[in-house]
Amino acid sequence: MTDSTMNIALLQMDIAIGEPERNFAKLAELLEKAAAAERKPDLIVFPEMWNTGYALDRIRDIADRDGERTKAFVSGFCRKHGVNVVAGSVAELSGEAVRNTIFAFDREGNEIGDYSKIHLFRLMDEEKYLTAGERVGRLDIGGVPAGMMICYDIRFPELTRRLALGGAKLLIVPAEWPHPRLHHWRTLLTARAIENQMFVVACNRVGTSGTTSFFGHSMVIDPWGEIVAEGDESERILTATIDLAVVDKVRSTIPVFADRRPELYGSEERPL
Ligand SMILES: O=C(O)CCC(=O)C(=O)O
Repeated sequence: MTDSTMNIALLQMDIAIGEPERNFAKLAELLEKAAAAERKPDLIVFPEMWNTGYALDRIRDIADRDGERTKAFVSGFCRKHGVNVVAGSVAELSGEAVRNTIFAFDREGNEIGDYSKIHLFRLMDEEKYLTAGERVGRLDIGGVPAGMMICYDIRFPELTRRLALGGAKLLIVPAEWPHPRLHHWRTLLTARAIENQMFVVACNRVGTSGTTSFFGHSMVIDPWGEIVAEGDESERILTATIDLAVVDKVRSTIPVFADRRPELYGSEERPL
């Protein structure tokens, strides 16, 4: 990270359903590749539920107990390569509950935040197997205030607005978003960026699980709604460099936050 710029790498990977061993091995390979890039990443982001995929009928048996394996693995990588990581999300077993949880780490390998998906996606039966999180996902990445959300969460504009009002300049979104809703994915992510005048960094998986196929199209979108980078449908590492100073420029050009009328429709500004 130099001045206000940040190099980002998104691991747009395929996920072997119900096979954590294969997924950890795949991730290790992609991470080493991402770290070896000429333009060294400041931040790496993984997709949603990358350890297990949606093997929900046996999720309790294969979920990562308290995220211990994920934490040890990712934190060691961060320390070795001096990079921040938002470790997608994993199926996490915590007591009796299984949550869809993001763990985030700084360049020294310290855990700097976590977030469990608060809106469970009924179309994929998440609510039958998973327990929803109970708080919003706030993060500080080397001094940059950021928010974390997972997949379906982007359909709830109030959540992004809450994070933006709490100071977030960057929104990070791991996902497993399938066909045929590419139009929704691109439109919702772009809208979240434009209406909140923030960067959106979204990492989606590719590949097929049963009859569901995932289209990738991971995206980095700037606060003006311009697409800085977008993946295709193949497994790849998508990279982008963003300049966070653009957030303040856009916010002062069209002062949406100053022009709000929360007394008429709620969404008060308050610390997270
Ligand atoms: O909202 C959608 O269309 C997709 C959401 C989803 O697949 C998820 O949250 O896992």
